[in-house]
Amino acid sequence: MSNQILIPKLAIVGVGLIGGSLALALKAAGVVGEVVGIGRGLANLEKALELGVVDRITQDPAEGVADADLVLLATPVLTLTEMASRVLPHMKPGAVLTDGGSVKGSVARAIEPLVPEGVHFVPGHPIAGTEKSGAEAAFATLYHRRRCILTPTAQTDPEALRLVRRVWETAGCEVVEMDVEKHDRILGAISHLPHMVAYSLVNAVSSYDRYEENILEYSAGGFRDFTRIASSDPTMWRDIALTNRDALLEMIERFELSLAELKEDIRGEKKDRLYDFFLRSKQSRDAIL
Ligand SMILES: NC(=O)c1ccc[n+]([C@@H]2O[C@H](COP(=O)([O-])OP(=O)(O)OC[C@H]3O[C@@H](n4cnc5c(N)ncnc54)[C@H](O)[C@@H]3O)[C@@H](O)[C@H]2O)c1
Ligand SMILES: O=C(O)C(=O)C[C@]1(C(=O)O)C=C[C@@H](O)C=C1
Repeated sequence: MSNQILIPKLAIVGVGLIGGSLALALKAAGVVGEVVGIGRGLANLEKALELGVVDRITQDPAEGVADADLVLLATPVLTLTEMASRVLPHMKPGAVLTDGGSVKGSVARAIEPLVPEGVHFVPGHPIAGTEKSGAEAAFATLYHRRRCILTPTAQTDPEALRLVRRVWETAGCEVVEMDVEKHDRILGAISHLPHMVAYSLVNAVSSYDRYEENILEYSAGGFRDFTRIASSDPTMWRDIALTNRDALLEMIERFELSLAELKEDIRGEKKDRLYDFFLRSKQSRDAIL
């Protein structure tokens, strides 16, 4: 614990995988003083306290953020604006509000007008996660060697941006900055579409009972690897689908075209085209490993 304290008091609203893991990472780095966990459900908050994810818990957002230097909103995307409206009036001058929501355009547009004079807001999104939720799912190394995207706007205070950047870097992230539209377009493609496809695939296969053979029981590596993310929290993904609607619909349409091309080539027994389709995909996938 030789590091200097970067955040004397940190408040986490929604002590789940994302908020809890940031708290644990900053504690492990020795850069936080007190961590206050704020939430609705007492059972999850008590678990967070028992596991040492937070030092104190409260169900009262106003009381929880009083005197906090940094407040992280880590609840589902559609709740972020309401949570911001409940904490912002109680934050001290100079304090910084940030969030970890998976969609940035709608969140930044809704929260920025609520920010009072003297308090700062920095929209952010760590590109790291698992299919698990709640305080029990949190772990200190979640952000190691992952990216965190910050999406400052014209209103973002440079000092507040520097602080949030240091926080995520301390947690282990490489921090990159981009505008909210670019963020939502990129995440629509590399995160939101894959989740929609995984959820659809599981539903399509599990509802296929033409011969009543309990086919899911036979699922092996391919199905399991591909569909891990379909075990993710339904509320989180409902909110993402609704708030990144345009980027996601564009990507779903591209995916439909790709699947249609594949279907036609299988139907037409187009040997060379099929080989080329799989080869192009393999080369792109191999290049990111
Ligand atoms: N899971 C991921 O892979 C991942 C990755 C990056 C960002 N995110 C984003 O981070 C945020 C949190 O996700 P998570 O995976 O930590 O979820 P989580 O379910 O693990 O944690 C969310 C917490 O918020 C609480 N909560 C829910 N609704 C609330 C409300 N109305 N008021 C107060 N508390 C409420 C829940 O009880 C829970 O403790 C979401 O916005 C999500 O889009 C998730
Ligand atoms: O690894 C997983 O389980 C994830 O789904 C993490 C993942 C992703 O799609 O990569 C999911 C949502 C986020 O907002 C960021 C990261």
